[in-house]
Amino acid sequence: MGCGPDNPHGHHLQVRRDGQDVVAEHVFDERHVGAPGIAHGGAVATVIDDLFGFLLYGMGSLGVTRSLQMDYRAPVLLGRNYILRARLVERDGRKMHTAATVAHETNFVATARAVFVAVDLGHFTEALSSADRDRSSR
Ligand SMILES: CCCCCCCCCCCCCCCC(=O)SCCNC(=O)CCNC(=O)[C@H](O)C(C)(C)COP(=O)(O)OP(=O)(O)OC[C@H]1O[C@@H](n2cnc3c(N)ncnc32)[C@H](O)[C@@H]1OP(=O)(O)O
Repeated sequence: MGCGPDNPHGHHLQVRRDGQDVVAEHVFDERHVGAPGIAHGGAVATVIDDLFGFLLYGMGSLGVTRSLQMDYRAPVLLGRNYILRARLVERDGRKMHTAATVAHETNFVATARAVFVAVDLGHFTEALSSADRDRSSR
């Protein structure tokens, strides 16, 4: 949904490092519409969540979102280029506190905070096995 190339409804996010931060440019389009002309808040949360995923990946940590708090300060408009930026605020054991901004030029239209929790590979392989079992029992 966030960055993979195969999903035609995905955001195809392209992320780069900038010092300790990760940064992406993104344009929301009609696939992400909420109110007319405005990106759905869930779509904005999706790209921020994915950006945090890249941040952790760059740090060499496997982690999943435990909580995500969005602050929508102004409408995120379709067809406009936004700069997304994320950083690690603090690491506390398994918890990674992260923060992000969404900006157009010098205007911050959304900010976010999240808590990610480090997991091992088993978190993903067990979920995959359960999903496979559910599919084959249908
Ligand atoms: C085949 C393999 C492929 C692998 C390839 C991988 C690819 C990787 C792709 C990633 C792509 C990215 C995409 C975007 C990121 C998602 O979308 S992630 C998906 C959405 N998130 C989830 O599904 C997570 C679901 N939740 C869980 O699985 C479990 O709750 C968790 C997160 C693993 C934690 O469970 P737990 O291990 O039982 O931990 P728990 O004791 O409850 O809490 C851990 C710590 O966090 C604290 N905590 C809990 N909640 C909060 C909170 N709200 N605020 C603050 N602290 C909290 C606890 O107090 C505790 O603190 P300590 O006591 O350790 O100090």
